[in-house]
Amino acid sequence: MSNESTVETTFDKAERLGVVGSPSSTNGFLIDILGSASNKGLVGSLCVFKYDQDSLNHYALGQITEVQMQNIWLQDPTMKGLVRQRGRVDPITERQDTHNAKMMVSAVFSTDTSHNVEQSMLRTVPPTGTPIKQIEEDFLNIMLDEFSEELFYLGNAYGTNIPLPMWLKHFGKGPDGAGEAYHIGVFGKTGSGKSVVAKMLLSGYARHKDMSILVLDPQGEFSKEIREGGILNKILSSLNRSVEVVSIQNLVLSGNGYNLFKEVLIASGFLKERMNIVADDNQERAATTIVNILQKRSSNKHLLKPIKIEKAHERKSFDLLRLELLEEKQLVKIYSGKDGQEKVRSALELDEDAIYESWRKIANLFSDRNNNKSKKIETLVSEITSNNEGKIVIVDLSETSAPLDILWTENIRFLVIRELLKELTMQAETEYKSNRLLNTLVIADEAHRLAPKEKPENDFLSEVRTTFIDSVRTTRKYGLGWMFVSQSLYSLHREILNQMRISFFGFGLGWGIELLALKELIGGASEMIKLYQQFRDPQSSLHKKEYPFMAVGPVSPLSFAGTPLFFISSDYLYEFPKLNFESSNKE
Ligand SMILES: Nc1ncnc2c1ncn2[C@@H]1O[C@H](COP(=O)(O)OP(=O)(O)OP(=O)(O)O)[C@@H](O)[C@H]1O
Repeated sequence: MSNESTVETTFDKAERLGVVGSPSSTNGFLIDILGSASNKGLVGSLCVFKYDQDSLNHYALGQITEVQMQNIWLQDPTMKGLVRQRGRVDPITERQDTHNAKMMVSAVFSTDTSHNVEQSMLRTVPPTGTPIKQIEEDFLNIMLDEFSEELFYLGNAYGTNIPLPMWLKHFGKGPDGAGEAYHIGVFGKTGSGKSVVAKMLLSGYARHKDMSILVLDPQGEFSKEIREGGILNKILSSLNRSVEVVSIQNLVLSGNGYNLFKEVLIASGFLKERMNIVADDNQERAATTIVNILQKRSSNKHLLKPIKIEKAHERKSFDLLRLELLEEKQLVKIYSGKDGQEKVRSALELDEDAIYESWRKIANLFSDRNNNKSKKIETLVSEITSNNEGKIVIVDLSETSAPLDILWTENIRFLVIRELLKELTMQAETEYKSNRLLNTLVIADEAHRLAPKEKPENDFLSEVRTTFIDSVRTTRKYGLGWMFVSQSLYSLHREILNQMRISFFGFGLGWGIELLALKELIGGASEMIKLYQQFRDPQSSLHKKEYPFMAVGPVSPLSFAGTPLFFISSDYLYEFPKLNFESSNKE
C-alpha cells in the first residue's frame, strides 16, 4: 500500500526530460527530448510517464535505450555544402537540432482511489505531449514501498546513480517464493565480472533461510573467498548462514555401491596396468569378476563372506581377493584362452605390495579413510535436501594437490561430479514424491566446461554433460534450480540455454557467434541488443572499472514481462554490502 498523493507529488516534482512523441507504440516509445535535457547523458536512464487507462492513474516505467539527434535542414544538399565550406551555418547548425530517444516500457503500476499501488499492463498509448520524467530514487522507494523487504540490488541502473531494484524469489511456496524453481544464467567473457555477480546472487538467495545452495566451484574461487574470510564469508555470517566448503577429493563415493566400484576399476587403469588386461571386453569381464568375488555372488574358495565396500581398501580384503583371482575358475571368466589367463596370473604374482598400493588408492575412494574432512556424497546431498533448514555447501572442484592415499585422475574427478549430480537429482525426486519442494539452488561456475555444446571426446566428461542436461530438464518441478556461469553462450549446450528463465549478460557477447546465440536467446529486441553492444570492456578502462550487465527475465519489479534491464554492478567490496546488508552487518 502506498500513498497516491505521495506517488503523485513525487512524480510532479521529478524533472521533465521530454514528451511522448510520434510514432510510439506499446512496444516502444519515442521521446521528444526537451532542449534543456538535450545535453544530459540519458542512455540507461530510468523514466516514467503518467497516463490514464480505464479511468485509473497509471505510471509506465522504463529505460532509455538509444538517443538520436536530427537536423532536417542539414539533410538538404545545399545546406550540407555550406556546412562543408564554413563548418557551421547559423542559425541552422545546433539551434535546429532535435533530440529524441527510445524508451522501452518494462513495468506499469496503477494507483486506485484507495491509494493502492497495483501492477498493471500497458494497454494504450498516451497522447503525444504527455510529459516523460526522469525517475529519482525517492519515487522508486514510494512506488515499491510494498515490496521494500524483498528488494535486492546488484548495481545502479546503467549510466545513473540510482540502484536498480531487483527481487530474488526463493523456489519454495509461501512469502517471497516463486512456488517453483527456475534456472538462471550469468554470461560474459572472461573478466566481465560474472563470478562477482554470481556471488552477489548467492548472497541474495542466502537471505532466504530455508533455501539451500550448492556451489560447484571449478576454479576454487568461491571456496577461497570463504576460507580466507572474504566479503562473501562476511555477508553470509551476517545472515547467520554457515557455509561448508568441501574439497572434491574428500567426497566419498557411495550411491551405486559395487556397480560404481566396477566402473571406477575400469576408469582407473588398474586392470590394464596392474593386471595386464588390455581389451575393453576383457576389462569389463575382469571388473565383473572382481565385484562378484567381493560381493560373494560367485562361489569363492578363499573369500567366504561378502566384503562391505567401505572395507575393500583393507589389506585383508585385497589378499583374499587376489588369492581368489588366481584360481583358474575365476581366471577363465576373464580370458577363455590359457595365454590370457597366464598373463593375468603372472601380473598378479609379480609384486603384491605394489598391486595392493594401487588397489588401496582406488578402494579408498569408497572409504572415509579416517579423515574427518571426508564425506559420503549421499550424506552431503541429504544434508542439503533435508527438511530442517537451508544449508550452503561449496564443493571445491579445483585442481589442488590430491591426497596421496587416493587415486585422483581427471576421469575420477568427472565420475565424482557425475555421482554428485545424480544423487542430487535422485534425492530431489524422492522429496518431490513425498510432496516437498527442495527449494535449492545449484550454482555451476564455468558451466561450459561441464556441459559443452559439442559431445566431448572424454567419455566421463560426456557423462557429466548428459547428467547435467537431464538434471536441468527434470529438476525444476522438484524445486531444484540451476545457475550456470559461463564465458560463452555459444559453447554451452543448447538444451541448457533454452531452459534459462533469468539471464545476466556481461560484456563480450556482442559479436560473431556469441551475438547470434544472444539474439536467439532474447529474441528480436534489437534496441536492447544495440545498447548491450555499447558496453565497454571493463578491462580497457583507464580509471575505475565498471562492469555492465543486461538482465533479462522476471528479476525486477521494474520488469514484469522480463524486458531487458541494464545496470552496472556495484563495487563488490564496499557498495554492494552497504546497499543490501547494512542492517544485518550492524546486528
Ligand atoms: N562489481 C565488482 N566490484 C569490484 N570488482 C569487481 C566487480 N566485478 C568484477 N570485479 C573484479 O574484476 C575481476 C574479474 O571479475 P570476475 O572474476 O567476476 O570475472 P569473470 O567474468 O568471472 O572472469 P572469469 O571468467 O575469468 O572467471 C576480478 O578481479 C574482480 O574482483
